[in-house]
Amino acid sequence: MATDPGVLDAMTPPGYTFPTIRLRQQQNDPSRDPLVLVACGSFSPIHYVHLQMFAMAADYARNETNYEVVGAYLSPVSDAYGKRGLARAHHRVEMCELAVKHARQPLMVDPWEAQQASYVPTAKVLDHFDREINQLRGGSSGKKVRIALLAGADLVETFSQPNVWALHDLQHILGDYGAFVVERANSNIEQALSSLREWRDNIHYIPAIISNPMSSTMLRLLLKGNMSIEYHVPREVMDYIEANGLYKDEMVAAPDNKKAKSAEGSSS
Ligand SMILES: Nc1ncnc2c1ncn2[C@@H]1O[C@H](COP(=O)(O)OP(=O)(O)OP(=O)(O)O)[C@@H](O)[C@H]1O
Ligand SMILES: O=C(O)c1ccc[n+]([C@@H]2O[C@H](COP(=O)([O-])O)[C@@H](O)[C@H]2O)c1
Repeated sequence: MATDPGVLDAMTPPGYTFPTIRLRQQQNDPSRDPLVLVACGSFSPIHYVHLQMFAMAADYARNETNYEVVGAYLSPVSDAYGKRGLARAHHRVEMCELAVKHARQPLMVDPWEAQQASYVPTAKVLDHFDREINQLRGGSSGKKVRIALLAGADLVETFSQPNVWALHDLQHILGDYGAFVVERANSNIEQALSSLREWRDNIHYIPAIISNPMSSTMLRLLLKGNMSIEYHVPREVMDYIEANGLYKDEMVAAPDNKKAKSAEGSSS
């Protein structure tokens, strides 16, 4: 069930404005259905495969569906997520901002989720995008925009793990929004998708022509070992990590948080 608009409005952080700089409120091809992709995650740090996911999804949407991507967002999770080893949310937002600076995709960073004091489930994050884009701005070209989650196959595998996602949230995410799922090395996507058959019409699986086993965990390990992450992340992100001394030690203390625990367990 969708979150009450009053609840979402009350969650607006002080000084926050929804990023619209690259959001196309008029479509290039009005015969298509407008689509906004939202990738939720830690992005600690953001790497090139995170960015490539958007390019792959845009290709897929253009070639295999009747959607036109009119906007795309990174939504870094807040510090309340509590996953061990992550940089603070404000640093992760800043690194994402640096990473999207030269993007050709209509890619933006929304700090709304990152700035929340309490953990926000992904279903509610998508409701926030629906509120901002469809309810408050009237969609794109006067049409309701399809908001969809963009995720790697490993995240979708967690959908069927016990005690990670609430069933009503999965129903809302996959039934009312939908997901674009990018292949990820070592994920058993067939098994994951077979337990999500009920929502198969709303799940678009994107095979990777060039798959890359990159993960932020591996980058954090390289940095901890005083090794270079050059060519895995944009130069500006690498400079930011160095300038702020990130990932030398454990960054965020993990509160007793069920999401964080399951996230640590599934960490790549
Ligand atoms: N190499 C990859 N291939 C496909 N999808 C990926 C890849 N790396 C990250 N993703 C996807 O990007 C989204 C955000 O991921 P996240 O921030 O957890 O990155 P990560 O590299 O998996 O980080 P960590 O190692 O800290 O878990 C998730 O949906 C995840 O599945
Ligand atoms: O909404 C939920 O119940 C939920 C359960 C597990 C994970 N998530 C989201 O999935 C993302 C996982 O990111 P990561 O870096 O831990 O792989 C992050 O954005 C979480 O908020 C969300």
